[in-house]
Amino acid sequence: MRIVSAHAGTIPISSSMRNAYIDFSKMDCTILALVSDVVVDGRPLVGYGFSSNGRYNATAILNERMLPRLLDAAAEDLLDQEGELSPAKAWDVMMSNEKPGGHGERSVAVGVVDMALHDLAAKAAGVPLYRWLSDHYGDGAPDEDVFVYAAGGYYAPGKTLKDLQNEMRGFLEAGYEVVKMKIGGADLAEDLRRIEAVIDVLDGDGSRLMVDVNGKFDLRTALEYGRALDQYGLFWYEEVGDPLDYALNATLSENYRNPIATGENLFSLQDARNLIRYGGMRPDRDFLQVDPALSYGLTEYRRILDMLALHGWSSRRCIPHGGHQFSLHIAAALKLGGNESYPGEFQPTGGFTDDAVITRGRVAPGDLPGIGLEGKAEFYKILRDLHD
Ligand SMILES: O=C([O-])CC(=O)C(=O)O
Ligand SMILES: [Mg+2]
Repeated sequence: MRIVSAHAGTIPISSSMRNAYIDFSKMDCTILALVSDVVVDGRPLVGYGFSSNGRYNATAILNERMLPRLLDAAAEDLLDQEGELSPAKAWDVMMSNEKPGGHGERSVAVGVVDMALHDLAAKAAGVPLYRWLSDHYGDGAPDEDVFVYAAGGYYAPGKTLKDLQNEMRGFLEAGYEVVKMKIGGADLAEDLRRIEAVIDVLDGDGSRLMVDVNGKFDLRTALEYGRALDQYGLFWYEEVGDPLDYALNATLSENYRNPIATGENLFSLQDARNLIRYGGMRPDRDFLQVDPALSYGLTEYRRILDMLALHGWSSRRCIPHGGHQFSLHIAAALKLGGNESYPGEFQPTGGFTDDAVITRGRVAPGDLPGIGLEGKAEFYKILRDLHD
């Protein structure tokens, strides 16, 4: 297989909501189509990728560095020994002449291409991505479905406690059993009222609620909230301090006994390893949220899983950020603990295929070849327009 052309674009995934750190009024995303020379039913096979959410588009880096390297590579430099397209070899090609460190600058761009290459590789084999991944990198027996939780509970202009409760009821009616809300964008007393309002909707069960600070707190505030949250027995307390402040995280983990989660703003093996080495994360209860799309793709994510295994961590403690169809396949194939979901947000890229049904908080990746973005009608129209 050869890649004959690459088409990148930028689309908005904006909304009026706000977490403790940013609003999403200008949020956008890179999308990509890689057209191959393999023809099936009279049409070329095309691999699609996009850049999750939370970081802005990386289209310029893609167009100026990653795609020229990919398109200029000799055909054999992108193939494995069996002559199949190898996303791992393509990763080395894209990263040639790049110095170490400074990962966030380019990890999103590489992640988009890595996603499209995996889509293409699975489509060439005629199988859904989770099957291809399980056969190539897993044990050949993927999970049939994946735990998903509904992320929401953002701050928004005029949003009342009743609105917040209705939002959470909607998630439960849609089939979710665990929900997530934002904290740290109000004072502690107001956040505790919001948390208790949501726990009411969860029949008083705080273990079905996650709270997310989006990296806002200093150590004193992290510990103060931790003391107040302890009584609820939450599912997790997320990204409490700056994502690179491992000492803060370590002190928090010594003082907060319930689970903590972090990692959505770590973009490399090296950063994730530093979190594990220095961040005090506890393999018996804490969770890692590295998003494969934002952090150099699945090729790097597999290195992160290997590193975790060396440090005694189970893949079940990984629940990626992002709420997208790519991580859903990865979670099923590589036996992760679950995947995020944002019902209704970050459209058209976010979420699962249009026919996905959440049952008792679990969902299956579906059986379309590749990632299955063809099963997201609105998004697929935009992706097709990129190259048609
Ligand atoms: O608000 C955001 O940037 C999204 C986020 O943290 C999450 O999904 O955990
Ligand atoms: Mg988060």
